[in-house]
Amino acid sequence: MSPTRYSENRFKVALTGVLQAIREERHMPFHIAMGILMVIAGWFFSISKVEWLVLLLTIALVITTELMNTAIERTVDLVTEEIHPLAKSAKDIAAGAVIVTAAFAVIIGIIIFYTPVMDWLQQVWNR
Ligand SMILES: Nc1ncnc2c1ncn2[C@@H]1O[C@H](COP(=O)(O)OP(=O)(O)OP(=O)(O)O)[C@@H](O)[C@H]1O
Repeated sequence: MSPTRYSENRFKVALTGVLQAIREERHMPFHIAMGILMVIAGWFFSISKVEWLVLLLTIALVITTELMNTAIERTVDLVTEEIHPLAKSAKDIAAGAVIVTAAFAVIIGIIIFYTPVMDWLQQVWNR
């Protein structure tokens, strides 16, 4: 594909890549479902503007890291179908990046939602 043609279709090919990863990567539906759940929780608990910024950035980071992990997995598979320690290392490190961002996302979720959830539970309990 020529560079001009590529740049014309840039948005379309990028979107196709995202949709393909959503369809084909088994963890992606989980990340998206959790993201949607967090947005609903943010709306329900009326979180602050700064909390929205952190929450949306965190969701974007987890999904982006999963997309990069998928791209690395496919690149490794393109380079070699043989068992190789570097192929293992590349895939394991890429998977590690997803685990790190997901773990921090859980911590951020707890920091944002712990107090409003506890307050809400107390209100429900006292009714
Ligand atoms: N060519 C290879 N050589 C050595 N080890 C490999 C190779 N391909 C995969 N592995 C090992 O198998 C693991 C799983 O690789 P695979 O390509 O199946 O990823 P996956 O299960 O699709 O990952 P995900 O869970 O993110 O979807 C890798 O993390 C790596 O440890």
